[in-house]
Amino acid sequence: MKVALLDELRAQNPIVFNVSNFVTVQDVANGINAIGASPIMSEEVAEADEMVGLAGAVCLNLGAVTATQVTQIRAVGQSANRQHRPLVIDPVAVGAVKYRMQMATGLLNDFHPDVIRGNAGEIAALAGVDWQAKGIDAGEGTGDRTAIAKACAQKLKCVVILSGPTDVITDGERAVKVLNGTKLFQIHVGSGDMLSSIVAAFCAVTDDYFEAAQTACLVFAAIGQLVAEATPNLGAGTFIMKLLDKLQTATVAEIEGIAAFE
Ligand SMILES: Nc1ncnc2c1ncn2[C@@H]1O[C@H](COP(=O)(O)OP(=O)(O)OP(=O)(O)O)[C@@H](O)[C@H]1O
Ligand SMILES: Cc1ncsc1CCO
Ligand SMILES: [Mg+2]
Repeated sequence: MKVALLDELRAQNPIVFNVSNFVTVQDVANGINAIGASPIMSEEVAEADEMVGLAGAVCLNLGAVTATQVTQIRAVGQSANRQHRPLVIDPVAVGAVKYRMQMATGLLNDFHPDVIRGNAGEIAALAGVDWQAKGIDAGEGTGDRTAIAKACAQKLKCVVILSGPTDVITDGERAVKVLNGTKLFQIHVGSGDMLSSIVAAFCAVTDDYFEAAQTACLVFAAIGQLVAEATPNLGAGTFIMKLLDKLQTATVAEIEGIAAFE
């Protein structure tokens, strides 16, 4: 685990190109900006190649996608592969909606992601494992989360992050668990979307995407935990404000001070 990558990210200030969903786009932009990278968003297929070309990494969020946007997402994913930009996918609610599963499966045949970040319901669905996903949320399941994440990583040949109370990060062989976090993440819609784009930001500053994924999960979860511990009884509204503040100011030493992983 290389928490010092956070300083590298802040020094390089990489551009992260996101195709976000309309629900959480501003959280994603502000989260990337606060941590020290530079967000740019686009929904226009005509500028796909140019956008990918100027970015250090690309994050595709499948959260609220129309047929027109699927065409653009396909073009962006293929362009990222062609231009050798790290590519992160957030497969929102593929475990809950058959249409989304078909759409995501089709896209994953058309381009190759370097990292997939989803909750248990989403990663189980991609792995082909039974799980009761609930809309955008992880839902209920009893399977071994590390085994499910590994199965997904082996099937899709990429790094997989299965996030939740514990984040599991795997390349299909090795697996690391990040134990930090706070339940407050669950009452902010878009915590997962922010994490996915922050994973992309870390992928922009190292070629080791397994390392980038682990570090992003640790940094994000630990910063949430620092915020929660600093103010007891924090509510949903103030949590996101304080989370953005702490994404901006948290130091490597502070994060290393509470880092819990195995
Ligand atoms: N109960 C919890 N305790 C601690 N941390 C949590 C908990 N639930 C989620 N997290 C953290 O919240 C962040 C987002 O992960 P989560 O699995 O909730 O994403 P998600 O389900 O895709 O969210 P959304 O789609 O609503 O944005 C991760 O950093 C994860 O570690
Ligand atoms: C609530 C919601 N619906 C589609 S996307 C989204 C935000 C979480 O990704
Ligand atoms: Mg999500």
